[in-house]
Amino acid sequence: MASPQGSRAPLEFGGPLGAAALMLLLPATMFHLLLVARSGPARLLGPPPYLPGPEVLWSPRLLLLWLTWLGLQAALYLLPARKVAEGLELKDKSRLRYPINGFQALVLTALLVGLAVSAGLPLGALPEVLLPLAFAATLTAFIFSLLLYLKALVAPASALAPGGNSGNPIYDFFLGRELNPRICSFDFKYFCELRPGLIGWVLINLALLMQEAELRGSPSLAMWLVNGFQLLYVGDALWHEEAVLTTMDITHDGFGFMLAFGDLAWVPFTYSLQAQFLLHHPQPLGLPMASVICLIKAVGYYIFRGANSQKNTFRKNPSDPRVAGLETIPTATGRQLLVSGWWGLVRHPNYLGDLIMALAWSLPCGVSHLLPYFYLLYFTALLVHREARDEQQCLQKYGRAWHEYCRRVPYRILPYVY
Ligand SMILES: NC(=O)C1=CN([C@@H]2O[C@H](COP(=O)(O)OP(=O)(O)OC[C@H]3O[C@@H](n4cnc5c(N)ncnc54)[C@H](OP(=O)(O)O)[C@@H]3O)[C@@H](O)[C@H]2O)C=CC1
Ligand SMILES: CC(C)=CCC[C@@H](C)[C@H]1CC=C2C3=C(CC[C@@]21C)[C@@]1(C)CC[C@H](O)C(C)(C)[C@@H]1CC3
Repeated sequence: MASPQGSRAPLEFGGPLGAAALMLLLPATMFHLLLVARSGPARLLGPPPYLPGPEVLWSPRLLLLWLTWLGLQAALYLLPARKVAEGLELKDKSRLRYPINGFQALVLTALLVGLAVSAGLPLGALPEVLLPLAFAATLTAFIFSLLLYLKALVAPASALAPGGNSGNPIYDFFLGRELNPRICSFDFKYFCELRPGLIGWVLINLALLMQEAELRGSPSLAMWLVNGFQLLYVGDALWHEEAVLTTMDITHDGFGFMLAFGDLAWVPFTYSLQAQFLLHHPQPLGLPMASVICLIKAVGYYIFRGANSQKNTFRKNPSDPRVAGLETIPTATGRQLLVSGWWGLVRHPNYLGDLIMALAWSLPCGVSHLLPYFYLLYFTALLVHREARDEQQCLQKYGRAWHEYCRRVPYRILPYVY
C-alpha cells in the first residue's frame, strides 16, 4: 500500500492553495475563451458575452459522443503497433513497454472521419456544440482524476511519482500520485498525452474549416495556414511518439487532474482558439504576408525538431554519428550533457522553436485582437515555469556538472535575453 506521507518533494504550483486555484481557473479560462471567440468584440480581457446555463453545457448526447471518441482512440491504441518501445528505467529498475502506433491512429482516424463525412456526417456542425463538448471533457477529466487518485491508494510505493505525494489530498489530486497508472498494458498517461486531445484538436480545426467553407464558399487563406501548421505539429508529435517517453510529464509528473484536464480538455478546446476566432472574425491575408508567416513557422519547426531530435538521438546512443562529434560535459551519474550544437545555443532550444511556431499560429489572425495571441502568452508562461522546474530537477540530478553547463550556456530560452 502507498504510504500516506509519500515522498517529501518541495511543493510546486503554489502548494494546495495554488492547486485549488488552478483547478477552478483553468476550466473557467477555457470556457471564457470558447465564449469570447464567438462573440463580436472577441475581447480576451473583457467579460464573456453571457454566462451559459446548465441547459447549454449539459447534453447527455454530447457526453456519449465524447465517450465514443475516447473509446475509438482507445481501440486504435490497442491495435498491433509497428514497434514497442521501452521507457526510461524506473525506481525498481524495471522498464515499461509502450506501443508506437500514434501516427497510425491519426491516419486511421482521418480515414474513418473521411468515410463518415462522405456518408453524411455533418462535421461542419461540430463548432456549434463546442461548449457542451468541452463540458463533457471537463467532467470526464474530473471523474477520471478521482479514479486515478483512488487507484494510487492501493499502488505500491515504488509506483508513486516524486511529487504529488505530499499527503495533502487537494495538492496530490491536482499533481497526480501514481507515475504510470496502467491496467494491464494500457498506459493511461501515455494514451491521454498524445491521442484523444491532440487528434481531437486537429479534428475541431478541420470542422471549423469546413464550417467556414459552408458559410463563405471556401476556407480563407488564414484558416488554411492555421489548420496546416497545427496539423504539422500534431503529425510531428505522433510521428516522433517515442520521444514523449523522455519528457518530464512521463518520467517525473504523476497522472492527476493537471495532466488529465490538460490532455483531454485544455489542448483540444483552447489550442483550437485561432481557428475558432477565424470562423467568427475573418481576416484578410495576402500572399506576401502568408509567405513571411510560413517562413517563421519553418524557422520555428527547424529549431524545435532539430533540438528535440538531437537530444533524443544523443540520449539513445551518444556514439551515433549524427551527435558523436558534439562537445559534452561528463556528470557524476555517468550521463553526459551536450554543450555544443542546439544545446550549446541556449539551455532549452526546443522551447525557443516551439514559441516561434506559436507566433506563426497567431499571426494569420492579424493584429486587431489580442485573443488569438492567448496561446502565445499562456505558452510563454508555461514554458518559463516548466524551464524553472526542469532546472531544479537537473540541478538535483547533476549537481556541479549542471552549474558548469549553466556557466558555459548562460541563456535559458532566448539568446542574450533570457
Ligand atoms: N505544446 C505544448 O503545450 C507543450 C509542448 N512542450 C514541448 O515538449 C518538448 C519537450 O519538453 P520537456 O519535456 O519540457 O523538456 P525537454 O525535452 O527540454 O527535456 C529536458 C531534459 O533534457 C535533458 N537535458 C537538458 N539539457 C541537456 C543537455 N544539454 N544535454 C542533454 N540532455 C539535456 C534533461 O534530462 P536528462 O538529462 O535526464 O535526459 C532535462 O531534464 C519541448 O519541445 C517543449 O517545447 C512542452 C510542454 C507543453
Ligand atoms: C495549463 C495546463 C492545463 C497544464 C497542463 C499542461 C499540458 C496541456 C501540457 C503539458 C505537456 C504537454 C505536452 C504536449 C501537449 C501539451 C501538454 C500535455 C505535447 C504532447 C504537444 C506536442 C509536442 O510535440 C510534444 C509531444 C513534445 C508535447 C509533449 C508535452
